[in-house]
Amino acid sequence: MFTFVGSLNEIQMSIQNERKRREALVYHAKPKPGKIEVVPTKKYATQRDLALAYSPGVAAPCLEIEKDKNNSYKYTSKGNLVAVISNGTAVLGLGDIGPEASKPVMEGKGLLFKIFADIDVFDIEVDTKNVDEFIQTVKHIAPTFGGINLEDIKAPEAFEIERRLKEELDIPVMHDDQHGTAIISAAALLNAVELAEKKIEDVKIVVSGAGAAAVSCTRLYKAFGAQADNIVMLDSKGVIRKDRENLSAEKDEFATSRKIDTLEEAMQDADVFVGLSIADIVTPDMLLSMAKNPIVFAMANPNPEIDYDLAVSTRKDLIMATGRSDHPNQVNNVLGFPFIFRGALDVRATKINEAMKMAAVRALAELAKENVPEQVNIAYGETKLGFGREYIIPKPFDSRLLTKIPPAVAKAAMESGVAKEPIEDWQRYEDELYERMGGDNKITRLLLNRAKLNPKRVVYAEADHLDVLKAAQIGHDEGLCKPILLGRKDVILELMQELEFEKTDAVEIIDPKSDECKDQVNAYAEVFWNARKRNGITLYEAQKLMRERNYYASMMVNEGDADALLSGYSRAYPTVVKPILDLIGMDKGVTRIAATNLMNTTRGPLFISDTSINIEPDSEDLAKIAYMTSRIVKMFGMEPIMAMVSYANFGSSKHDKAKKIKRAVEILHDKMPDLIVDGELQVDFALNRRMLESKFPFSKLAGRKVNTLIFPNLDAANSNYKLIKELNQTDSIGPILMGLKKPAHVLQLGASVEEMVNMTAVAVVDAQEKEKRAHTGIPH
Ligand SMILES: NC(=O)C1=CN([C@@H]2O[C@H](COP(=O)(O)OP(=O)(O)OC[C@H]3O[C@@H](n4cnc5c(N)ncnc54)[C@H](OP(=O)(O)O)[C@@H]3O)[C@@H](O)[C@H]2O)C=CC1
Ligand SMILES: CC(=O)C(=O)O
Ligand SMILES: [Mg+2]
Repeated sequence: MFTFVGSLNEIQMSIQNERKRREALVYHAKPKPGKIEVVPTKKYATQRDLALAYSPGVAAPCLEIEKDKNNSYKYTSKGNLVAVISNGTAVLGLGDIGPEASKPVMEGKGLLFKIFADIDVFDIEVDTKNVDEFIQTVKHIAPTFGGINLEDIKAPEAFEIERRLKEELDIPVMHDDQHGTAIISAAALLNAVELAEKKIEDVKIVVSGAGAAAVSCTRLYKAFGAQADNIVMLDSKGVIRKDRENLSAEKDEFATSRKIDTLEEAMQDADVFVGLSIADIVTPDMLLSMAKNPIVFAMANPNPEIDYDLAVSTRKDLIMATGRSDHPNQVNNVLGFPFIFRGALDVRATKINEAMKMAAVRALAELAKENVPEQVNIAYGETKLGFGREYIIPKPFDSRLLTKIPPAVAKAAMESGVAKEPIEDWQRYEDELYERMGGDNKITRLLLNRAKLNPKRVVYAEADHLDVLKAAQIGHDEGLCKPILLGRKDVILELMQELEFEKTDAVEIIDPKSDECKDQVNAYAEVFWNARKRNGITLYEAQKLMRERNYYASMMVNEGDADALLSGYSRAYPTVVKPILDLIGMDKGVTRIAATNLMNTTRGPLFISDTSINIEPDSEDLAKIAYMTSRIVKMFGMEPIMAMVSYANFGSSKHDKAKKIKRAVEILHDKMPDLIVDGELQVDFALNRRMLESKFPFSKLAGRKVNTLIFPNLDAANSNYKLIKELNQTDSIGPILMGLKKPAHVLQLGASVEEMVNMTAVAVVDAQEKEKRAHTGIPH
């Protein structure tokens, strides 16, 4: 017979916990043990490479560094290498579990440094609890590194270790549990206090824990205005009172003169609870005894001082944060150390000082108030994150952290005189930061910036779909465009309310099927009928067509009531292309339209044509497609370097299919000799500079990096762009329609919000270009 100990719920929880434990073990063990590895950054394929990488070539940089140690930043990885060092005495909230047992956490920090800030890490676990020995060890290995991140070392030893290393080394040293945590929680606290409609100077703060993290956090709160008299700190023995004997200097700094002993007493009427101690020491009753709109940061890891669900179900007016990633408001130093070190390394700071920490706090707090990019909503499965009780601090997967926090830290380092290599060109620095996160975003950012310079009126023909409206909202909020929202007005208004999309004068809503719109429909119908009445269209038919959103939208663009149109999110491609072709039509001199897709690949931007329109183009068509694509590549600010691809290379096959490409190249070379285009070429030769140069040095493409591939037909182009997209998880902008008289772009069925925002920018820049050409008289 079975005896159940505990409720069914408890049993389920324990099964779940056991499952998570096993999952974590498998994650760490397979496919190979651990989480990080060393990857060479230079070529090593040939004997020549090895002679450069190692003896004899390596002697040259050695001797340069011997002459001047600063050269180690030039010739080695020192400048981007941080040591994550621990002795395992305060590992998360698990306590003194020893150096070996701390290694998974240190490797984890290494992983986070790399993925969030592109900083390389060696994790080092030191087997000593002796302060002097530990300091000596770090000092002896310091020449290897550009910075030292001390981790999970218990207080009070951690204070002395950090203080002395900062004094004795000339590279940035930071004890992450102290300052990383302090920076993040201070930013979160400033925002939480604002949301609770209180003032940092007035709030009564209870700090549970008096260790490395708690002491540094509380010091920083004071630097931002928290009053010493309003703070009560507790350690494992209870409230730290002034009359307690044998207090360490750090504990004495926060001792209270209040005659209280327990957490329960301290929590009465407190506004803020900060937990940097151990799990499950706060009870619901304690929460209930706190002041109105209480702020609770239960930051002990892995389990907080009070369970998140228990806390939020106890009080509705609570602003709650934990150190964990599985609940809203993760106040964890992961938001800090990668970006603080990035900024410090980039100006070769000799220290991480108070000014740099405070700059990071302000930048983080401000970032939480800005609009959240759609990628972040997607990463966290949210519809719309925004500043509020459940979003007081940015999320770790927010790529803006990398472009906002390091510059703030670097500037503060320069202003406070600790930067050895000051930054002069901030725009360039920001670009470099973007590039660290996959430079492929650069071209997208350029496009977005260009759109913002002269935003245009973009009509979204399917604005009564949530994602389309979201894209329009971002377009509007980011200053990319003035959106015209087409669709069922009641639905649009309801969705706008849901998205908190405010209707300003720059936003127009049009429902072509409504009575309100009847006169305009009739006016457009009249124009259309006049143009087509001799082609069998009746006025009645024209009126009927104009009530259809894609006809109406195309007519708006045609008549100059909108500058560009976007459609196709919910309808099949041909349904959308037809009205565009019927009404807007082709540009002067163009005999067929085509489409290109920009792929943000790891080797850089790559345009692929024709991905959507021409099923089996002939040589003439291919030449035209190539020419139109070259114009789009230029629109993106790049010089087109184009390969006409085939299964054959330069006459290697006499088949008609290869000859078709050869002929297209001849046409292009003949009619547009300045265009850098060549072929017929296989894709690998087109994309691999070395292969091309060694085999076909005569090619116009030799020595150049191809950024455009023109495929022989729709099968090949469409399949290839989708293959790249799916296999490499590559972002794609497009299909960008080419050859139309006015800007109209067709979205992919079910396109993501991000794709639609990018297409908004394409539409706006396309409109800007067409306007420019009209004014300068340059032929279309
Ligand atoms: N969310 C985040 O980003 C971070 C969270 N943390 C978490 O904070 C905690 C402390 O870390 P750290 O400061 O590095 O460790 P330390 O070992 O330096 O400090 C631990 C502190 O907790 C105190 N403590 C232990 N039991 C209790 C109790 N029952 N009531 C009140 N205080 C108690 C200890 O008291 P005593 O002095 O008497 O020993 C000590 O002051 C850990 O859980 C850690 O995971 C740490 C850094 C970052
Ligand atoms: C997050 C962290 O550094 C800690 O809990 O120790
Ligand atoms: Mg830690």
